[in-house]
Amino acid sequence: MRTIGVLTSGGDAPGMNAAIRAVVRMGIHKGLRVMGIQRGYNGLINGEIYDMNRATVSDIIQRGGTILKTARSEEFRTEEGRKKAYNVLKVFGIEGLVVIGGDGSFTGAQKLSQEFGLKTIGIPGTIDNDLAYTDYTIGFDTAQNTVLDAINKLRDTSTSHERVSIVEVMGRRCGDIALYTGLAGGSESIIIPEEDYNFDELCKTIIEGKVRGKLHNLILLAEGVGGAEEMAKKIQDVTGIDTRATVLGHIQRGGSPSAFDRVLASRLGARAVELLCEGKSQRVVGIKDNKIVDIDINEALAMKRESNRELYELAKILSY
Ligand SMILES: Nc1ncnc2c1ncn2[C@@H]1O[C@H](COP(=O)(O)OP(=O)(O)O)[C@@H](O)[C@H]1O
Ligand SMILES: O=P(O)(O)OC[C@H]1O[C@](O)(COP(=O)(O)O)[C@@H](O)[C@@H]1O
Repeated sequence: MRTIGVLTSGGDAPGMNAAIRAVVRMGIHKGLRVMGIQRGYNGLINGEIYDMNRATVSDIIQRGGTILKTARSEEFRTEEGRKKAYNVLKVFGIEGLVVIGGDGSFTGAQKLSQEFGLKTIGIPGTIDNDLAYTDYTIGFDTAQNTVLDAINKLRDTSTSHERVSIVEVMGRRCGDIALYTGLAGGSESIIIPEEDYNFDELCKTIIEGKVRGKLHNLILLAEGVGGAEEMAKKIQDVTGIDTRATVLGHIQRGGSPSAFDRVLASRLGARAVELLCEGKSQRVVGIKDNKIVDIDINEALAMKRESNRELYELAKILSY
């Protein structure tokens, strides 16, 4: 292996830059030429590729977003698009590809390997924490802290006005952002796609809380369940308590990465390069019990993700 490429794909996530930096610097350390592919699979198809060196990744470890830019590429979902992408890789002499993204991006990498025999390694970069094979994905920790900051502020105004506050957070079909920040932010209720919830029970909890003297009521709602505005109206109608909805949106994807995300990204980026140097392919790297691990990409994508029931039950007990 002489030349490798690196790209970021899907939604951006804080810590992606730290991962790019690690791939580039470990690659150079191993004597490889490292090429940066811009705008995800779209940029690959269009040949938006440049040589990276130690300097091109300086001063980025602390920055949110991704210096390589990212995209969701429809063309790459087609066989024709992937053929174009592979031809571009051949022209640039790229023999191994590191893909930083979520399960969609991994599926794209898997197809490049299966269809053309390209060596690929995936690094989990998404705020959603929705990949079953790894305890954490890059960006999840920073997103949690961003949400927590917002929750703390919402708690102030919710308390002053004695209102119910519903906070809708990202995560696609995964409820981890809502679950972890609901626990860490001391919210009264957490509504996530992985757990059933009963609207009457929710209203009962709100009324009981008010009777017991709770000054605020925070509800963490995962976007996979969604409908914060509508839910706020319904709660207000049933409980008679003023209720407001806040949809945090893309603010959750930005910002300087936390120490945890920077360390995780650095470890995963370095390991991805080591794997390519060992001749490995179709593997994804992750973290289990604070150890960096790698598993087969097909296995990783087939794994069913289980929500952390223990945390959910704990949050319920502690919020009472
Ligand atoms: N089934 C698929 N086949 C080929 N490419 C795919 C497939 N699914 C996703 N991709 C590629 O990966 C990109 C990122 O996937 P997406 O699901 O948007 O984000 P993430 O990687 O964060 O899950 C897509 O825009 C597409 O180019
Ligand atoms: O920015 P977009 O394209 O609207 O996508 C929003 C989605 O991206 C995310 O922020 C991150 O998702 P991915 O990392 O899977 O791309 C989701 O939480 C959210 O549903």
